[in-house]
Amino acid sequence: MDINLIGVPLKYGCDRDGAQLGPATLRENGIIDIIKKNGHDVHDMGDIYIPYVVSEDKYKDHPKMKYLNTVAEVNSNLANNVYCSLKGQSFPFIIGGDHALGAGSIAGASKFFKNMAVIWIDAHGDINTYETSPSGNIHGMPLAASMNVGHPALTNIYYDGIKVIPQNVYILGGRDIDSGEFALADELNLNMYTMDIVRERGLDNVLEEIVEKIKASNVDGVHISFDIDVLDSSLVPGTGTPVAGGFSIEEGKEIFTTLLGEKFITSMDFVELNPKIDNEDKRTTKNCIEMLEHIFSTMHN
Ligand SMILES: NC(=[NH2+])NCCC[C@H](N)C(=O)O
Ligand SMILES: [Mn+2]
Ligand SMILES: [Mn+2]
Repeated sequence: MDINLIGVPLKYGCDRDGAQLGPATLRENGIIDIIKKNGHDVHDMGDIYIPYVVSEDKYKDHPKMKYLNTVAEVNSNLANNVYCSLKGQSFPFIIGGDHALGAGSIAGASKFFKNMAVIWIDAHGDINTYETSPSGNIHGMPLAASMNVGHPALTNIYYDGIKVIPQNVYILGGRDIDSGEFALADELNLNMYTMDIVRERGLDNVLEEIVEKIKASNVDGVHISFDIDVLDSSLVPGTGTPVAGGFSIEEGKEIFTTLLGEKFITSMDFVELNPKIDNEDKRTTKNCIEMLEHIFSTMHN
């Protein structure tokens, strides 16, 4: 596989210092070599430029969304990188940075594909709007924006309007979902596989159902957005919003074995590593690297 590695050192979507260090930390810990040694050709596109904004200005653009214009602008630039990568027949692999970048990845990929699916693997739904968000952090809103729900500054990233239709959205591993998010998921009838559902029905069965639904939906592209906080909080202390009751490393690997085994995945995000709040033994970075080793060894060449 030809892979375009795109770094997005973004922290303004989570408003937590350290999230911007994710791309550099993954590079220092050998992500390029991992991709290469698994037989892929990797093109490091470097990092998307992130303008500096002082924290006093976080609500300057909107009273209920932090750093709105900066997050939107970064996402627009990311979207164009993703689109151009796909045009050049490379697989865009986006490393964060916080999860607000998902809006840009999806915007870029959805411009290339006619009818795209998104698999959002996350302890959270990230389908808040400024009206339902408990935090004002835009990393809790990108998936809503991609479905054309929320503020125009976010729903009109890269091009105006809807990027992915709700029927093509799959949320896996959710266990910290806000009430407004549950309401939207109901209203849009989203394919939401919460951790409760996974535990009740079994991960294999849930993955099988997702695969079958995607195959039956005749989509021409599938984007995976992987938030590392879907893993259990004990495995990822170095992420901004860890949640107990998550997947083990083995389960995380099973998800990719199944999904990448289908050969329908066309782009992917890997987000929310915050090396600054990792523990002494760098457990989060190590677990990220272990996941990445698995991802690139499973991805077909
Ligand atoms: N990408 C993430 N880690 N998102 C966490 C979102 C947390 C919470 N639901 C919020 O809207 O603020
Ligand atoms: Mn997320
Ligand atoms: Mn999350």
